[in-house]
Amino acid sequence: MNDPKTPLSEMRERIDSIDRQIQQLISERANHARTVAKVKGEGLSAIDYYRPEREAHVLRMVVDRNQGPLSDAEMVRLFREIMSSCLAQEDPLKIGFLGPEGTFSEQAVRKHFGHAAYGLPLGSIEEVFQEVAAGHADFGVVPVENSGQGMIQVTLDMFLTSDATICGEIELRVHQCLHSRSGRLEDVRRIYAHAQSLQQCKTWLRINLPEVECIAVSSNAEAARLALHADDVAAIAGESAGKVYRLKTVAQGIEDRADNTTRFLVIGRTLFPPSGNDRTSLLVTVNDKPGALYDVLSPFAKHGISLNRIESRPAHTGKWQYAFFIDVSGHIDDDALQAAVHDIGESAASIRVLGSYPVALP
Ligand SMILES: O=C(O)C(=O)C[C@]1(C(=O)O)C=C[C@@H](O)C=C1
Repeated sequence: MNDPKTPLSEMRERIDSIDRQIQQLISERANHARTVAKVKGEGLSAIDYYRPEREAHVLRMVVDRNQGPLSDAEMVRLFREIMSSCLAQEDPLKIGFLGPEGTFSEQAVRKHFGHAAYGLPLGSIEEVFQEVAAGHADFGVVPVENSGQGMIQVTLDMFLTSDATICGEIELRVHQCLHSRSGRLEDVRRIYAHAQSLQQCKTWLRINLPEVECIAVSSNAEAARLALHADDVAAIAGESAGKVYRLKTVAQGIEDRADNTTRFLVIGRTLFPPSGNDRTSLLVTVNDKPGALYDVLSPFAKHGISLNRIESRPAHTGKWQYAFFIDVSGHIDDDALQAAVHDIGESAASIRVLGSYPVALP
């Protein structure tokens, strides 16, 4: 047995004492959050207590204070979980996402809302929009862009036909793994994965498994589920999908680009106040006339607004009419952005504010 006063046991006593303090402070914090909730009103739904702009502000302070040794992302994750539990004391938020369990969309849900939120796995991106519109989910999380593959058009097109608002953005580093029942590379004859994941791992597959048949399926988690049924089948999916379906990992980090990142949007039914570091998404449709795009973009320069992103899609309102998805820095409550939106409205066929939301945290 260890002497109770060895350096190891002393250090553990210090850790125990710190844990007691942390636990006491977490309980104190949770009590304060309850009091804040009471001020907002008794017996409301989870969504009425939720304040994304305040959460973003709290987490930015965490990043500003962080001096290591834990990374900013780790600190943010820990505090996100504390806030998630504080909020769920009232009633957990219900979040729809592209299921089944184990998808990167589910990881994005957990990164943004923590583990105390209730995750609702749904069959398609369209269904996520529908369930949010119907009020069956408080918010939805949908992929919108991958750093290597570009925009996810199904998601953009859903904004053309729905009233969904954008309440947040999440950036998730995507690490792909190859999973199978046996865990042996030499057994693999067929690979299932979502089409995007097959694209993201093209080079690795060409070098390591050139003869193998690759089959696109509806999600990586579905691929993992299929890999359960035969020894010569493997699935490309994230680490968590491999765990959910109890598969062995054949290889990890098989994505071609080391910075492979997917950006997700949080969709909802309302707009939220400024957090201090926000982005605004606009949907603009233009008439087919000379200088139409210039008329849309020049007000941003005139009012000193940074353009982050612009993407065009057929507008669905008539042949050769285009809708532009435009992301800019700032919140729609800012005077400069109000003035720019007013100017664009003078020339465009239509302009809609999809949402103003906190810029993604680490
Ligand atoms: O500040 C609030 O409005 C709170 O309800 C507290 C709190 C928190 O735990 O810090 C909890 C939930 C909200 O989404 C934002 C913040």
